[in-house]
Amino acid sequence: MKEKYILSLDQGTTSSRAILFNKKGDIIAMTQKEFPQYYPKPGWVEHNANEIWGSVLAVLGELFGNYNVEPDQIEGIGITNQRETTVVWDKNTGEPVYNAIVWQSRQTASICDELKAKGYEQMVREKTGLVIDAYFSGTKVKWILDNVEGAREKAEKGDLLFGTIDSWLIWKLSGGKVHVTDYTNASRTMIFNIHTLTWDEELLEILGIPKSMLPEVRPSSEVYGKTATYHFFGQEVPIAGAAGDQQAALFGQACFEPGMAKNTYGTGCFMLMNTGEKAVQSENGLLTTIAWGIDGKVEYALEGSIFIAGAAIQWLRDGLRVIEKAPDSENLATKVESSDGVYVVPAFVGLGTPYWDMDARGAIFGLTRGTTREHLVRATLESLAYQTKDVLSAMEADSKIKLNTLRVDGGAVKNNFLMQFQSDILSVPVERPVVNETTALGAAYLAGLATGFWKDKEEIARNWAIEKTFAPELDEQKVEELYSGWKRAIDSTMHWSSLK
Ligand SMILES: Nc1ncnc2c1ncn2[C@@H]1O[C@H](COP(=O)(O)OP(=O)(O)O)[C@@H](O)[C@H]1O
Ligand SMILES: O=P(O)(O)OC[C@H](O)CO
Repeated sequence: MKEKYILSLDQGTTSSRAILFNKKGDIIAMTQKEFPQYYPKPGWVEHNANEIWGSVLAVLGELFGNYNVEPDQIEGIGITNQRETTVVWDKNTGEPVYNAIVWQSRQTASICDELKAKGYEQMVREKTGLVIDAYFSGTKVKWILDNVEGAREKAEKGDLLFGTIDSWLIWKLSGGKVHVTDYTNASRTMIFNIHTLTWDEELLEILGIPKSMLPEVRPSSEVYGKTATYHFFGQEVPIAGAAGDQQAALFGQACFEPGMAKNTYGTGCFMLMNTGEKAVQSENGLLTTIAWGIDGKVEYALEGSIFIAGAAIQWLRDGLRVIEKAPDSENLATKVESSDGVYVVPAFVGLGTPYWDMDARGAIFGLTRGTTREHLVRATLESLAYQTKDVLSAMEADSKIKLNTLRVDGGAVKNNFLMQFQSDILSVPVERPVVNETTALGAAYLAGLATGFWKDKEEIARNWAIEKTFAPELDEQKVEELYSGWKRAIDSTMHWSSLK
């Protein structure tokens, strides 16, 4: 009998991946494809939802084309996705009415300012666990309905559907039959009550979003439907799980107990701590979010969101052109002893946790005549670690838990310099697992639990293994000195685009 696998579709901010996992959680096959990013105005970021779908079809085609595996070996599909990114499409034609507005995009900042001026902050925090920020989907939907000609009328007639990328992909894969999302993705929309687990009538009313547009909210591990045979090489495969990529990574890192945390270094950087069945309200700028819905209950997490992490390395590559490939950054950074007092604050789309400043903008500080490309690259990598320290401090203050170790994953953790500096600046050991594709692995686990491929979380936790631990080496005084420079740099970038 042919071996069975679980297929994970990981739709990230800059690329889509298809990864096959076996029972041990090992990667059997993997394909990846980048897709275009659009920056129509400063601070705006958009994708073409059809291009996203095209990239998913392309990685699927390559998977079965390049590897010795047949579509009928797929027992189930798990979907994981860049969160918050908003698609509105016509349910009759299947065509999006506007580009997908990406989570990073700031085009709804003025809508958020109005909501704040009306005093909704406390209500939004209590119901959704979120702060009012252009990051989340609700204001993006409103923007599309307000700005695309005819969209509001069509939405009111019931012809338009809204979805985050999970919904869009499930709808497409099922041939337009299934319009659902999972609890984790719903918890990032700013229109979902994370305590009652329902779409919130008051927020929908405030943002003018018709309820008929919304997907049904379902657990993260459940068969939602099957693939349309014409999209899946003649097979009806169960679509059996979905979760936002950061929650999927928490699951893939087997952070099943309250107090366990992971940090993912992709385009952005996201630290999540499991808080179990308790939704902890932050007093330090963290978000309260749903970790997953499984086994008939939801569990929660505290989250620190950093908007620009690996994207800063892409900026070194594509914007400044000081490196050719992201991994070159490690070699350059280690050519100098230190960043020589240079700080890069990559607040390109404002700042998330703990500052929540939509108007902050990026800056470089401490340049001298002796500053070289190496210093600049090193300072950019260091900025990922400093931002993570800001988040960890908030996390420890809110949870009253001191982390003994930090589990890491994501594209940038291959960078050994970054991981060592991270451990140094946090004074906490950093653990890099053998399977670095934990986001995809988490989605596979959620799907495989629904189909019976894996028995339970205990079986999954046994699959997790460390590849390398980075232990802190810097003394406390040096850490203090470096970090105080970062704090001064951050202060100087705040409110930049709103200052006249
Ligand atoms: N060796 C490296 N050093 C630093 N950054 C890296 C390295 N390799 C990849 N990256 C960064 O990691 C990111 C890609 O990680 P990934 O987890 O695939 O992101 P996403 O899921 O957000 O698309 C890119 O932003 C890239 O710049
Ligand atoms: O594309 P990633 O992996 O950086 O993740 C994006 C996040 O889900 C945004 O909230």
